[in-house]
Amino acid sequence: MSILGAIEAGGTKFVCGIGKEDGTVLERVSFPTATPEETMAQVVSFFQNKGVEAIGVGSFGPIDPVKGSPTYGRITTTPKPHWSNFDIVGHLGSHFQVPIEFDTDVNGAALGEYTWGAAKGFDSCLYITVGTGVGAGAVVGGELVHGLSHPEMGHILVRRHPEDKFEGFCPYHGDCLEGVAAGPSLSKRWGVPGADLTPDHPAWEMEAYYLAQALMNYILILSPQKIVMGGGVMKQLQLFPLIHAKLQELLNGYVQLPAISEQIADYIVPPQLGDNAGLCGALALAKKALAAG
Ligand SMILES: Nc1ncnc2c1ncn2[C@@H]1O[C@H](COP(=O)(O)OP(=O)(O)OP(=O)(O)O)[C@@H](O)[C@H]1O
Ligand SMILES: [Zn+2]
Repeated sequence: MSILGAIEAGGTKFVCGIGKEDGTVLERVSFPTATPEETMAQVVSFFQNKGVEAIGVGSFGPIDPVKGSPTYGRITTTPKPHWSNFDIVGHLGSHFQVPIEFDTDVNGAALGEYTWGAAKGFDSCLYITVGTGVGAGAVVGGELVHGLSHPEMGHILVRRHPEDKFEGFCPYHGDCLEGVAAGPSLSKRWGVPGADLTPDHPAWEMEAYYLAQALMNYILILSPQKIVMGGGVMKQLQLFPLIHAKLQELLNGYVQLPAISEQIADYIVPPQLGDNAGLCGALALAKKALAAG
């Protein structure tokens, strides 16, 4: 079995790993995201002499994942200092002459759960992360969803909760989904980090109200066969039943499928790959690179 390289390129930290085509992770390291020069030097030294036959990169964005585009392989307009327009694929390619697959972290995670995790055996799935930001990736008909670029499903518009006085923190849209539901919105709205709010705090009902609206929109547009919800905020497992109930209330019987009625607890689930969802996502991208040659 081939040895694959996986890079989960996050805005806060990079996780690099060595794995196999069956999804096994053999080795992993993590370091804080510094300047591209410093960080990429650590990445290159980790993979040196490991004999990787392909590399997958699941990256924070926005990125250009469209092959053939003049800016393919770059992190594009990020406000993160020094990383804007950084050619991550070009840099890796100058050190390792192997196929490289580059996509968003959430598209990677969707592919990982589809290949080895909660969505194994299905044709489609959606992966949403609720962390420092909100993002989602999707597999439809066995393929990752791309278009002009990649979807930006974290920034959709949602109806305001009637009791929510918080203006939202998205620098572009204020109260888009990310602006009202990502981890920092919890601490800004309630004065304490989400991890310190008790499970019965009203924050969770409000959080579920926003996330259920997002899921309703994704279901109506993409009709995914499985929805996987990860990221720091989703460690609050009490959110799952709240989201299930809100979603059913919002759909109001319009989409009548077992997945959305009696089987909803199996339809909207935490990542089966657990805390390895991101790294396994990058590994799935490496597997794709290997297959494409
Ligand atoms: N147990 C928890 N309960 C609620 N919120 C949490 C919990 N753990 C982390 N968070 C929140 O999640 C956010 C961090 O998300 P995560 O751990 O997914 O990291 P990240 O990878 O930086 O996020 P992103 O995926 O957006 O890049 C922070 O805002 C933090 O307050
Ligand atoms: Zn936004």
